[in-house]
Amino acid sequence: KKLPPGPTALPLIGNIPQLVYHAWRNKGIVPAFEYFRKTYGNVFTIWLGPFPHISIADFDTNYEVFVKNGNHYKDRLLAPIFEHCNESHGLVFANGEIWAEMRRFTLLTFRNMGVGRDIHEDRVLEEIDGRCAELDATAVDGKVVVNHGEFFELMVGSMINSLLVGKRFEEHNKPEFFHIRHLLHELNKYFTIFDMILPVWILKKFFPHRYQRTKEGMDEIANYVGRIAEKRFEDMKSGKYIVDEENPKDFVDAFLAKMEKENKNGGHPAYTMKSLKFVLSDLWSAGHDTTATTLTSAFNQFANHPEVVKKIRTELMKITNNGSRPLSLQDRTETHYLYATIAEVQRHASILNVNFWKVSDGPTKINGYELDSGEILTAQVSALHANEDIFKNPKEFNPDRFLQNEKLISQLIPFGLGKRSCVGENIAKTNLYLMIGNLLLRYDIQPHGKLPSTEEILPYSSAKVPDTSVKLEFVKL
Ligand code: HEM
Repeated sequence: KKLPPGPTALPLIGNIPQLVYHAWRNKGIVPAFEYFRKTYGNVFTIWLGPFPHISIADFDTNYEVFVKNGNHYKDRLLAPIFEHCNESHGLVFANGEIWAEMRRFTLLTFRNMGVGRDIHEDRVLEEIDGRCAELDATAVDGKVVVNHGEFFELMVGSMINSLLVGKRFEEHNKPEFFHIRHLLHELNKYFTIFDMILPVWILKKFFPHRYQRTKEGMDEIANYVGRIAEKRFEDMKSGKYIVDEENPKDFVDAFLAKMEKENKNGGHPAYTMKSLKFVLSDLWSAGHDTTATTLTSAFNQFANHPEVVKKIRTELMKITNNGSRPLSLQDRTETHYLYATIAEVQRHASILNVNFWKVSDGPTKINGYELDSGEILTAQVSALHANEDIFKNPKEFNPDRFLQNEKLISQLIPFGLGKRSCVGENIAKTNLYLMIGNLLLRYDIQPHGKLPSTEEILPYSSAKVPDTSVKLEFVKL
């Protein structure tokens, strides 16, 4: 069988030695992928053990495969450990009819809750006001030293918690947030390419500590959000809580209303409390780290590139009448430079070093290669964003590249594409736009001592981690 080109694979271990060598030599997984791309072309095969994995690192082929022929690539290759922990439920680590129904329901619910429109904007602006008030209360001569990684995690976590279970994180419940945050950080340590491919029994037998930490972390996050939903369900049954079906206050309300309806009519089996628990925990984890990481990367870039901040601010001041009102989603068509900057931030931040793999469910053809059913492949988003044939001088932070070539923006796919693309894309875009824009309207960003690095901290991990070892100064304008 002919697969797209790649390094010569050894029996059983495949290309693992070459992957390790090139990752070590090029100082990271993404530069290793870039090496393979340059050597073998935009579509290349890496054998992880005895299984070939096909990476696609250009936009056109990805579009052809995952959008035009998307129906063949609905199934994700599930990392055994995560499938085991989520008991095949939820959105991220599940396939099949329950996943499909939950995805449809989630997208519809977000749309009904006004995501990307005014109602959602109010929620985000309320969150920004709340967090900035806390900062301002500790300012000395208009200046606050901010642990920006933590600040963005709290702001995003609070926003998502409010959207999902109706609760912001304020003084009284902040410890709950810090507990979840700690668990998420622990989980990140075990999110390597090897943890993702090892069968559960091997992890349990040979790496019991890794297995235990992953399982406990995932269970605890699911139980935290699950408990709130469970309590509301009990109150609903006893008549203490009434869900307004037409006007749900959060995701849990919308789900409970739908579950009641479906159960009455003997409807879809996906509407159970177990399903809700795992969908909530997936939305929480997938939505939190990704957005917070992107914001942290953005502000690390801003500290290193004051000229970019200056240009954004000039644009924003003009539109908001010298900052006399907050930046709103309605301003989106006027803020070309801010848009270009967010695109460049997302290109650099590309939060998944290794994107989730998909499995084809029928014979397909990619770039002239006839592939069997069951082939493993992915839009290798990070490699695509570092592809120097598309993005010249990819290491450079240069928002202007998107203004000089307006078509370039369509080559950027930070949220993936096709049937398994990000369900939180509109939430994330709203958050990034309003949070970055409104913070830069309020504060100037300065390094506190050493400049933060814009290199990633764990280049061998599956997910990117930005530098949070130094703090920033937010100086009130
Ligand atoms: C800057 C922020 C974000 C980025 C860069 C991002 C990126 C991604 C990417 C690359 C994927 C995988 C696509 C694939 O498999 O090809 C994904 C999936 C997903 N994202 Fe996001 N995401 C962000 C924010 C969010 C938010 C705010 C939420 C929810 C509140 C969310 C929920 C999800 C879920 C549930 C999936 C799995 C979807 C499925 O398999 O059907 N994400 N995201």
